[in-house]
This record gives sequence, structure tokens and C-alpha cells, in this order.
Amino acid sequence: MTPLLQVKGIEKRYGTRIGCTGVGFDLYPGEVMGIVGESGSGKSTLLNCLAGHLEPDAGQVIFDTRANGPVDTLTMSEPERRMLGRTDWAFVHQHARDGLRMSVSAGGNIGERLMAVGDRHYGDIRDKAIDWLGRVEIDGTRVDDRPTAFSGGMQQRLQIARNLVTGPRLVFMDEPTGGLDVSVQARLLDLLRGLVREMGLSAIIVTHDLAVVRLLADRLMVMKDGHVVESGLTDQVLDDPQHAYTQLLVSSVLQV
Ligand SMILES: Nc1ncnc2c1ncn2[C@@H]1O[C@H](COP(=O)(O)OP(=O)(O)OP(=O)(O)O)[C@@H](O)[C@H]1O
Repeated sequence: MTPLLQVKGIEKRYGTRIGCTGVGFDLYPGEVMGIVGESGSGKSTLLNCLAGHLEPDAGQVIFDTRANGPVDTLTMSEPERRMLGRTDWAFVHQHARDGLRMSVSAGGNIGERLMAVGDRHYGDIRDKAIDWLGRVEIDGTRVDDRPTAFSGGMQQRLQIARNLVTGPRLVFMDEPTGGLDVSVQARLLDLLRGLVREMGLSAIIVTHDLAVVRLLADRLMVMKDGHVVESGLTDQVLDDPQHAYTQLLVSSVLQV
């Protein structure tokens, strides 16, 4: 099977400081990869390099495109990459407001993604938006409300609906449950797990919360000082960590 994503030798420096270096892995269709590590370990830098938000200094991010098979996304033209970002890729930000248009209704937020991929029929778009609100447990009667009228958890669920409505094949998530109350986090995690399974999504999830990867990720990479220090199947890494840093992380000695 061709990997959906092949990441090779990614390196990003900020001046002399290492953001991340020497990162490589394959992600297969339907697989969820978790990236964990303490603050400053390079998780966000790596995710942003993979998603095309940051230009790495070295490496390749090869995506198995529908039209042309595996293509290095870093050498794609800007319009090609933008199209990928609207169709097969999605990005769920930690703060919903970074991924939503706060002045546009909930339905508009979802509909906008549909229109970007060519949907034109107002009735269909509205129906799909209401359907997706339901799938993320937001009452359809709220379709005309703006996200500003939603709670933090609802905003995050709306952001997820907006991202998934176009049926992406790869979803990048940056601390998707960060900054929410613990009870809200648990519900969101459950919802995410259901959607990932149901849609057979491939995802790369950055988090400092081991409970999130335990529940969502098939595989795990542990980062420290910009390097991947350990990787493997999630249960294996968490139940039998080999690297001293992972052992600390798992025993919660580290404040992550
Ligand atoms: N814009 C920037 N300019 C300079 N250095 C940066 C910048 N962004 C990140 N860094 C540095 O790169 C390293 C990795 O940071 P990064 O934000 O990727 O870590 P992280 O694991 O995502 O942390 P957090 O969990 O706190 O978001 C750190 O040493 C950080 O100080």
C-alpha cells in the first residue's frame, strides 16, 4: 500500500535555534499519528511544516494526491497547495477562532468550505450544514447563529464540522482539546474518535495530553528538543517506554 504521507528529513531552524530536525515517518490511509512532547519540543513547528504553514529548511512532505499520485507538497505551487488545503487536507486549530470566521453564521462557516470546492446550490449547502451541525452535536436550530454566541466546546465542534464537511483524507490537529474544561474535553474526544473511525480519516495530532493520544492515535512520536526520541505503536510506547524522557513523560514527572 502506498503511504498517504511520506515525511523525510524535516528540519526547521529559527536562526541558530532548532525548531525540529531529522523527522521522518510514513502515514498510511486511515492511520492516526500522535505527536507528544513537553512545551518547546518542536511539535507545533513540525505540524506547521507538514501542513504547509511553515517552510522547512530541509526535507520532503510527499502526499499521495488523487490526481497525480505521490507529490512533494513543498515543491507545489501556492495555488496547488491552497487547493489541497481546501479539499484533501484540513487543519483543526487549538483555538477555534483561528479556524472559524467569527462574523459569519455557523451554517456559513460550514457552507464556505463546500462552496470552495464548487458546491453552488444554496438549499443543498444549508442541508449539509445542518446535517453536519447534528453530527457534531449542535442543534440545527443554531445554524444562523454566529460562533460568538457559542460556548468554547461548541465553537471547537463547529470548527471540526467546517473541516470535515468536504471529506478530507488528512486532518492536522493542533491541541484540539486544549484550553477546554475537562468534561468538555472528554465529550469532544469521544466525538472526534467516532468521526475519525466512521470516516476512516488519517490524522496527525499534536498534543501535550497523553490521554488524547491514548484514545485517538494508533502510533506515537515523542519529541524532545526538536528531535523524535521515541516512536512506535501508542500502547507500546505508553505501556513500555524505552527512552528515559518518555518514561518521565508517562510517569507525569514532566510538566507538559
Ligand atoms: N517563531 C519562532 N521564532 C523563534 N523560535 C521559535 C519560533 N517558534 C518556535 N520557536 C522555538 O522552536 C522550538 C520549538 O517550538 P515549538 O513551538 O514548535 O514547540 P511545541 O512543542 O509546539 O511547544 P508548545 O507545546 O509550547 O506549543 C522552541 O525552542 C521555540 O522557542
